[in-house]
Amino acid sequence: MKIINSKQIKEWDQLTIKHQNISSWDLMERAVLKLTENIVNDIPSKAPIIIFCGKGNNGGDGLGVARELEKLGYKTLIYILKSENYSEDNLKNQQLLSSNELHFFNLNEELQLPENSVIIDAIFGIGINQPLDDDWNSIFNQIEKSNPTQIISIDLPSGFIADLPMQKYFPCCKSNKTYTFQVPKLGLLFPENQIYTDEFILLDIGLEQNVSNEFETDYYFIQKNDIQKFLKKISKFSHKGTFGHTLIIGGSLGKIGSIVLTAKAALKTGSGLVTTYTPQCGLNILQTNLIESMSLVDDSEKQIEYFPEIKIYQGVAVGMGMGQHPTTDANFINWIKNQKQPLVIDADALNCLAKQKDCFTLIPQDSVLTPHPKELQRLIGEWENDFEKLEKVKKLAVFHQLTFIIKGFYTAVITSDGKTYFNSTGNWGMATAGSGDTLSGIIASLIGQGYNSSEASILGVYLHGLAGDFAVKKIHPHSLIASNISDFISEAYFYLDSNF
Ligand SMILES: NC(=O)C1=CN([C@@H]2O[C@H](COP(=O)(O)OP(=O)(O)OC[C@H]3O[C@@H](n4cnc5c(N)ncnc54)[C@H](OP(=O)(O)O)[C@@H]3O)[C@@H](O)[C@H]2O)[C@@H](O)CC1
Ligand SMILES: Nc1ncnc2c1ncn2[C@@H]1O[C@H](COP(=O)(O)OP(=O)(O)O)[C@@H](O)[C@H]1O
Ligand SMILES: [K+]
Repeated sequence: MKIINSKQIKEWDQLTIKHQNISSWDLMERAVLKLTENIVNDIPSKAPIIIFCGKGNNGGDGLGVARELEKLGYKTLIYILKSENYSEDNLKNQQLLSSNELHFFNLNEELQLPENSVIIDAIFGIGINQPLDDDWNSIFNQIEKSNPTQIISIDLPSGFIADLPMQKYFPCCKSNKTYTFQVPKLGLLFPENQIYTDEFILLDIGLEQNVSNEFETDYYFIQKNDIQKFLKKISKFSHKGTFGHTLIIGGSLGKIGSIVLTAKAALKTGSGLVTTYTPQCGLNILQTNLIESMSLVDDSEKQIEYFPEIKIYQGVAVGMGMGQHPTTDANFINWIKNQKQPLVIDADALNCLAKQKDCFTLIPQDSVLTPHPKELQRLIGEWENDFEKLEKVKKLAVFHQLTFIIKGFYTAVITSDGKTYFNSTGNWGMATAGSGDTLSGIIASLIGQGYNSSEASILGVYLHGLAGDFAVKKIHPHSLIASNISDFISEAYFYLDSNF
């Protein structure tokens, strides 16, 4: 699914109106009904509801929801911004409510808000592209002080600018949940913006799919149907050679577990063969814990000192649990300089590279780098905000022909053609030791199975998160450990095979 900016969404609204031969009011009514259908599941029937409405179409949505909720027997209190220029559909919705139900407010007003209400925030949506005036803080503070049981935003938390960096001092109505129309808004996917809403839920209001090709973007949100499009068909004549031979290089004394996790993930993702390369201390652990994998060992007991020849392998991951012994570091750099085939580079291999000047010139083209935020910062330095972070990484990905995976919630895959794919699967239970090692094994395995680096990264990140989502249906997120993720890759594949 494409992620487009606010201006493009407005064009999409207009094109939908034209192509579907409907009015702007009809489209708003669709939005209102979808919103109401979902909101009623969020609120206990007796809960007092306060709906804050602005003067544009976001406010129009709020007024429409008020009308529908009242029809269903909910008690609502409606506050609407005093204005001289309401949008047409906003006014029409006002007229459908009796005037004594509407409380018009000014920004400097003391409102008498009942405590413990559900607040519906329909003041601003995608219609703003600059910060609200500071005067709005008084309204948002009063909302917060009224101790609402929950705040539900329509389309965006009011004051949130979807396509530009937010500053902490910009006034914004922070909410528990946001129902956003049709497509995710870019800013909602950034970790730095998690303070504005706890979650967003997509509402399909039937914008015309046939015209969505017209919108150019470098950003995508990856869901099941996107993944299904590029899953490879499997021939019944396949043999283990068809599914590639994956090599996992890493581990050091006390950190061999990371290699067990990576190798297990590679096997569970479908590698035909998996070989590990560790220091000697890894041999017994690997052969005892993962009998399906084969082990090669370095001459050294505690850390890798000589890196292996990799030409015979189709997928290679390096760095997990590798440590940063000076000999390992120096020999890794000498080794990687001479490699030609794409690598999945993780953990200490990234830390080692980060110590080198112009480190990206040392990496073979089409490699995949999988940094968590701290590793990324070591590699590219500081960033002002998440927009700038993405731009910095995009430039590097294009210039050096690499794929970067910035891990976290909504993990971002930035490919060598400058596109960014945000992942939609995964949960906080996966914030556990070794979860990233598992991801590296999955991606190396997919490269070994013939996916290119971008496809393997997008699919790998999605599968990893999906396996984690299946895992937390059976295991509490607090108790989820990294090896559980691999145990549920099979469920993830079953889900991708299915058509529901
Ligand atoms: N058919 C459709 O299109 C559908 C649209 N839908 C809904 O419409 C929403 C978009 O509606 P919208 O375009 O009216 O914008 P909205 O967010 O209500 O705000 C506009 C108001 O804000 C004002 N304003 C702007 N900047 C400001 C600032 N910095 N500080 C203060 N004020 C500022 C601006 O004032 P102006 O500058 O024009 O005087 C204007 O009055 C969208 O998010 C979705 O909820 C759905 O119903 C689906 C169908
Ligand atoms: N809150 C979260 N939601 C979804 N996925 C998460 C969350 N926290 C971590 N993850 C995932 O878990 C993995 C953690 O990777 P990493 O930090 O490298 O772990 P480790 O180094 O312990 O293996 C990443 O794939 C990341 O996307
Ligand atoms: K809103």
